[in-house]
Amino acid sequence: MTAILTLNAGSSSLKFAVYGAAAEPEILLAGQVENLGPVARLKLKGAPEQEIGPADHTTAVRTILQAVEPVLAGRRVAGVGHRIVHGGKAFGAPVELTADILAQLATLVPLAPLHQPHNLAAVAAAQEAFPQALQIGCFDTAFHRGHPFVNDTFALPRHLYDEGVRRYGFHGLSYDYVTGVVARERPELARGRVVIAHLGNGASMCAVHEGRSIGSTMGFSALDGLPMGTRCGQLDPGVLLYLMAKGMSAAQIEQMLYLESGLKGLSEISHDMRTLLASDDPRAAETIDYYVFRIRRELGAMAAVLGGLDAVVFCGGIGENAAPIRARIMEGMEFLGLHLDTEANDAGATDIGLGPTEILVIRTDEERVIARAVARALA
Ligand SMILES: Nc1ncnc2c1ncn2[C@@H]1O[C@H](COP(=O)(O)OP(=O)(O)O)[C@@H](O)[C@H]1O
Ligand SMILES: CC(=O)OP(=O)(O)O
Ligand SMILES: [Mg+2]
Repeated sequence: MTAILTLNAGSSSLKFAVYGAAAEPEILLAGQVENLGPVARLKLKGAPEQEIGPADHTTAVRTILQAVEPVLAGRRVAGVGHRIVHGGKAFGAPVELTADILAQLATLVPLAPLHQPHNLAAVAAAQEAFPQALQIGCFDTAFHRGHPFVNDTFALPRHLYDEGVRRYGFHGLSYDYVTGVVARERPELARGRVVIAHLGNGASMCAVHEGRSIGSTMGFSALDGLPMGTRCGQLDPGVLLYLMAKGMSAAQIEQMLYLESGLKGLSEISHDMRTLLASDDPRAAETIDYYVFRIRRELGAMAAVLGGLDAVVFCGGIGENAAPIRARIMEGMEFLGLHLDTEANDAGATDIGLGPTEILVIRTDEERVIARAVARALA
């Protein structure tokens, strides 16, 4: 018997899953090490969460390899699938992670410093633990590779575009999964105009037409677009010039934009939406106002790009769980055909719209998209 392991290193968590190898892989165990930092937690599906003390991505991989051992008993890990956040210009589909390809992917580290190094470290750890297994990389950027030039470029000197200074878009594994669920469960929407809001610790929105990305809020790096847990989202580049003129180094600016901004930076309270929603501090309320404002603005922009709207889908930790945020986003959106069913929204239902435009909540599953790619590679 063989198994597939998936590793998904996000900015604040390391998610994993073990599957029995089959064309539609059968889940055996899933979980994550979350809240990476001084007090990380290990969560295994169906078990109480455990505090595991300080953990970075490397410790988290070790914890996960221990946690999956009992489930693997008697099974050989035939393939390990990795979420690789950045595939650059070159990678539009899953690939086997050979030494040559890993070297190419390492050159993209500066474009996704919060993710790419951890993704590649997870590959090294998995190669060591399962030297016989096929290692497959699945890219967050791949879903957007066919998007139109106008969403791919900036209005900068053209040689920079040729060099790869482009809008890549991310969260593609999540969009791939959600688009698949929509096509299967709502075939009438499969050819429609859908906006997917992936609202997790990282966040982006994607305009999907006939199942393909035609616009995304994330750009060259995972900083652009919506404000996130600790990332700033869209920013006037003049601010960067101002910070540089003040004497901040590139490394200091990177630290600020990736780790000290977003919900955390603006509220000065927390990066976690749960904490902000529970707080009566006016800074928490202002931060939520800004978060909601930015999402509403992008929703309008995407509806315009799509030439109308057939559905909005929420996913990611906040999109799936925070009913009050979904309600705030939908306030006054009737001009787009969006009428929230408040009861269904509060009850955590999948279908939370009263029509004519659908409003759906779909629990995303990046791991399954990765596992399917590994299964295809093994076949
Ligand atoms: N019930 C909830 N209410 C509000 N926010 C929530 C809730 N549950 C989770 N979240 C938010 O979801 C975020 C994690 O989202 P997730 O998609 O798992 O993150 P990652 O980007 O690390 O994959 C947390 O930081 C938290 O803010
Ligand atoms: C690309 C990105 O922002 O990923 P995550 O949401 O996992 O941090
Ligand atoms: Mg995520």
